[in-house]
Amino acid sequence: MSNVVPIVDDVYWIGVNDRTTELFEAIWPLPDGVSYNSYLIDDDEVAVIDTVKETHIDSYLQNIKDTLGGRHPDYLIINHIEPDHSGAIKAFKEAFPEIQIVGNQKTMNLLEDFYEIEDNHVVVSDRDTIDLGEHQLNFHLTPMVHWPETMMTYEEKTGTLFSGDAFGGFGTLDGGIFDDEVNIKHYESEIRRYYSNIVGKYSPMVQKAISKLSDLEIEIIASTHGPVWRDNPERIISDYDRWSKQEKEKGVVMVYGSMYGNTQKIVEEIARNLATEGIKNIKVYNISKTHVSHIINDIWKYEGLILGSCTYNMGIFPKMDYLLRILENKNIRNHTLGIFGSYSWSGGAVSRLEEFADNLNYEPVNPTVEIKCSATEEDFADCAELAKNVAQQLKE
Ligand SMILES: Cc1cc2nc3c(=O)[nH]c(=O)nc-3n(C[C@H](O)[C@H](O)[C@H](O)COP(=O)(O)O)c2cc1C
Repeated sequence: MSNVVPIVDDVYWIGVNDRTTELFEAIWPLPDGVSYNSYLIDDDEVAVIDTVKETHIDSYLQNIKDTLGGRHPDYLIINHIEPDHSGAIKAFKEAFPEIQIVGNQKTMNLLEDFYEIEDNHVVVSDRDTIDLGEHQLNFHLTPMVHWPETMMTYEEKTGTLFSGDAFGGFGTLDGGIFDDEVNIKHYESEIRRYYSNIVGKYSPMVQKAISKLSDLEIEIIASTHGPVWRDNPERIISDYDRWSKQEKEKGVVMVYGSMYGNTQKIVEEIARNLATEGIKNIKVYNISKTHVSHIINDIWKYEGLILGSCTYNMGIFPKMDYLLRILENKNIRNHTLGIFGSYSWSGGAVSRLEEFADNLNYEPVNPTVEIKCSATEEDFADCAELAKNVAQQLKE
């Protein structure tokens, strides 16, 4: 049985599915696994575009043999050298010692430092071309989407953009590999989770890349993870455009840290009041229960963000601090922010939330609700006021 899937004239998907790794980048959960997509163009000269994680080298090399028979690939194009795509390079080079490895200067530096591969380099600059026969490959440097060496390869004859990690998503390819072959709804959230978790920090560079690619006639987008977009490539470009502008949908994400339930009562009160104010999309997350990966996904999606925490050892609840640090690192923008917290003697949670707001230039919606030990009727009235004001701003 062959795992190779023809995409379009002489272009093949030769990727693999990873159904065993629990955490992507040792951080982000993979409940539905992930695919490492690699591609092969079978022309007078043969090009392979990106490889796979080293754990899958055997089935990967088998895919190449199944496609080429006894022939060998001539070029290996490295759009992105993060080890989930480059881990197989050493074994790949052992299997095909004459292979010419194509990348930009930054790729080559990393190739030497990671794998000590110093020969057969073909260094390309922005908009350079390699001619395979029928197919021409154009290279477009898109630095920091999301590593310094990231670039994209455009194949002229078929209009295929091999985009590296950009436009990719979590989730294995379970039989179908094209956007029109799978239930794309199943992948929607996993694609945005991938964006918000992995690429989102580099949104300004994504914007630059999108405008740089705007003069290409893109028929197919072939990323290194997730479905290949051949039916509606405009859809994923438009999603990336919105996400990288940090444009949001109507709705509120509430995230809280609570050990004994007093802070949770604040959450319930605010959530109920948001609902009575007409907010339909309300997502409440207990930071101790849901992995930050999924929470960040919804924070990237919705305009409203209400964060609250109990005080712990004079600071904020540690799991909430972890979320705040990630959000600060990702430079999240464009939210209507509300904050609340609890304490029993010194306080500490609310001041950290205020620092978070300051760091990201948010002006929290009034009032900030802070309870001592357990909420009073007055505190609940403040919750209603906060919900009303957040809802009001979302409607504007
Ligand atoms: C381990 C632990 C450490 C705490 N540290 C502080 C503290 O340093 N300062 C403070 O004001 N309250 C502190 N508190 C009290 C809680 O922040 C306070 O009781 C809060 O209302 C608990 O909210 P919860 O019921 O949602 O967990 C601590 C509580 C616990 C259990």
